[in-house]
Amino acid sequence: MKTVLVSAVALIDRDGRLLLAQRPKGKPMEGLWEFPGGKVESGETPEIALIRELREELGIETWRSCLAPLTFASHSYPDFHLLMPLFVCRKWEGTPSPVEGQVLKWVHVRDLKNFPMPEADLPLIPILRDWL
Ligand SMILES: Nc1nc2c([nH]c(=O)n2[C@@H]2O[C@H](COP(=O)(O)OP(=O)(O)OP(=O)(O)O)[C@@H](O)[C@H]2O)c(=O)[nH]1
Repeated sequence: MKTVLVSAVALIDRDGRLLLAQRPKGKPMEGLWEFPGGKVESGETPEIALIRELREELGIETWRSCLAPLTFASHSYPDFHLLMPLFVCRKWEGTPSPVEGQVLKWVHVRDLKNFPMPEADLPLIPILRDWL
């Protein structure tokens, strides 16, 4: 099975909330809430891919030095294996906005259970809860 490398981030605001994005209609796993990020393209590092995705998806700028590795997801979906490093970022420029029409929400870690997430993300929740 193909392993797909996806880079994702917990963006944390001053109140300690993190940003979730809802997968748009028509995409696989539509309606689920996920961490901003996306596939690492050939020639990219996970950090560079994430900085690009944040610019494209949310219209914000951040920097390598502001991305701290926290943990990762490793999960087999029926059609691919997902390997997803999760970074934490508390510093960026601009206001995250739904450039691609996605719904965004700032969520307290204790409320994450109210937002259905992809299966791969579920083991990340207690790690975030302990860490934040
Ligand atoms: N960004 C992100 N992707 C996740 C998370 N959890 C998870 O299973 N994924 C999966 O990782 C892949 C992310 O790739 P992507 O965002 O570039 O791909 P996509 O399916 O939206 O569309 P695309 O192939 O048209 O670019 C998707 O299969 C997505 O479902 C998460 O928390 N954040």
